[in-house]
This record gives sequence, C-alpha cells and structure tokens, in this order.
Amino acid sequence: MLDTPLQRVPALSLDQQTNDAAGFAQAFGDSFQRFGFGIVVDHGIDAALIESAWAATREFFALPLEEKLKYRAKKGGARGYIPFGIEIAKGATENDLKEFWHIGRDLPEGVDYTATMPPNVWPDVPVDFHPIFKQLYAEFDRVGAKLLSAIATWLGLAPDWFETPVENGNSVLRLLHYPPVSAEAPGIRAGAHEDINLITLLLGAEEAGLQLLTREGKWLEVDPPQGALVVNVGDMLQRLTNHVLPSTTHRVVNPAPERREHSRYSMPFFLHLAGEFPIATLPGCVSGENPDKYPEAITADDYLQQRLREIGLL
Ligand SMILES: O=C(O)CCC(=O)C(=O)O
Ligand SMILES: [Fe+2]
Repeated sequence: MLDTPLQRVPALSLDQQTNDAAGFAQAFGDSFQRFGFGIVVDHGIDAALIESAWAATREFFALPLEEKLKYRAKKGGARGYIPFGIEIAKGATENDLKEFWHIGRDLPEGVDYTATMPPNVWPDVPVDFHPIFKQLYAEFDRVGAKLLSAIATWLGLAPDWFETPVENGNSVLRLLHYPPVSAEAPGIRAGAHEDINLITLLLGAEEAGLQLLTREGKWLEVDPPQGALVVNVGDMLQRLTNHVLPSTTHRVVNPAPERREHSRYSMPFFLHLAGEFPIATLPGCVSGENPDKYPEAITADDYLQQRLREIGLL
C-alpha cells in the first residue's frame, strides 16, 4: 500500500515481472489502487504487429460508409462495425464522436457459447485484417494474463487465480476511429464513462485526449510513452474487489485546435471473464470499514447485459 500518493500514473516495465514478480505486482497494484489505471512498457507485443494493426485500422475506416455498413453490428454491437454517433456514455446527453469495430474470441472447436459470444465478422478489405487481429487478440490475452497475475498477487491471491475465470472469456478488441472534430461539434470524442469489463488494455493513447478522474475529483491527462499500454480497472474488477480497486471514470476530450484536423485511432482490449463466472465479493476485500457492498453474486454475463442496455448497445 502507498505511503505518499502518486501524482501521475507511473510507467512500469513488464520486464520487471520476470525477475521480481512481487515488486512488479506491488507497483502495478498500487497504481491501480491510486488511479484505477496503470501504464505498462516493455509489454512484449511485437511493434511490427502493432504497426500492421494500425495500418489495417486506418484502411478499414477510410472505406466508403456504404462498404462499412455491410458489416454493421447487430443489436448488442458485439461484432462488426458500429457507425459514428451510436454509442452514448451512461447518463450523457450527446452521443460520442466515434465509429468502431468489435472483434471477439474465435472459440476453440467444441466450445459452445454462441448465445453470448457470436461468431466474428471479418471485412473483405483489408485482406490481411483477419490474421492481423487474430494474432493481436492472442497477444492481448497473453499480456492480460500476466497483468492479472500481478493483480492477484497484490490482492493476496494465488498468482494463477484469474486463469480459470477468464478462460474462453468474452473479451472484445475494439478498433476506434475518432474523425477530425469541428470547433462547433456537439459532445466530445468519448463521454465520461467507466468500462464494464474486468480490465482494459489500450493501445494508441499517445494521441492526446484520454483523461481520468482522480479520487480528488480532478481530470488528469493520461500521457503514456510511445507504444505503451494503458491499463485500467473495469466495473467487474471493482465489484469483485468491493471497490478496493476503483473502476475509474475516464473520457476522451476533443483535440486542441492544431490537432482538430487529425483523426485519432485507438485499440482498447476489454478483457472479460467467462460468461458463467459468478462475480462474488472477494472475502479479503471486506472489512469493518469496507463492508460487503454486493452480498449477492451475479454472473459476468448477466452483469454485462445489464450494463450494455445502459449504454445504448442493447
Ligand atoms: O480511445 C481511448 O483512448 C479510450 C477509449 C475508451 O475509453 C473506451 O472505448 O472505453
Ligand atoms: Fe473506456
């Protein structure tokens, strides 16, 4: 736990985990506790893979709207293309200034979760879209497991505690495009919200705009080094930990005048639990000062459905 509160989200090297797992877990968990956010460098995702993912993302969103609408996501928005101006943050009055694409898990043979995890949709163009994002999804899974192991350690659980709960989890890779913004645009790129899932791993936050709301009620820029992952606590981890780890409100503000003409692209990976996993408060996160806020468990899938309704996707 922390002696003096950190003033900004520290950039932590995942390399540290190899030789000093306890030290990494301490630093990462402390950052999560303080901000609900962590920044991770040396995450080991191949830079060339990431570069080809950005190229494919730019190429897809540059297609004519009629072409993109061929892949329009069905109700629930779990897979495929969601056009500009659909999503709205819970309680907001203006829709977000973004279009996006959702990629889910290609389930192994014999695993039937089709009711809650529909099959992926792949566009014809770019031609290498499918192999690139299949590989990147697997990489997010791999790095996500390492970060969850650090979180488990910080919580006093076995390092492999999250392995089974996230196996074949309903994780979603979102490719986001925020087009150029006019000075008169109503709303902002992404209104203040919390993520629904367990943790989020985000690439692309070097292009300014992402801000988190601190425990003191101030908006703080999230300003990661080039290529770093920004990681944050989602509502499911907050609920599991009885708010010991806070799902922190964040938003993406509109660009400064000199960047207004530029698109912003980002890629959050919403790491989810398996749908049937019961989210039940961890006993170690309950105390006299922090009584159990959620005496009733809820499955990850029921929780997700409830929350998707609130953000206009269901
Ligand atoms: O684009 C970003 O930097 C953040 C996106 C985000 O918070 C989200 O899609 O939930
Ligand atoms: Fe978010």
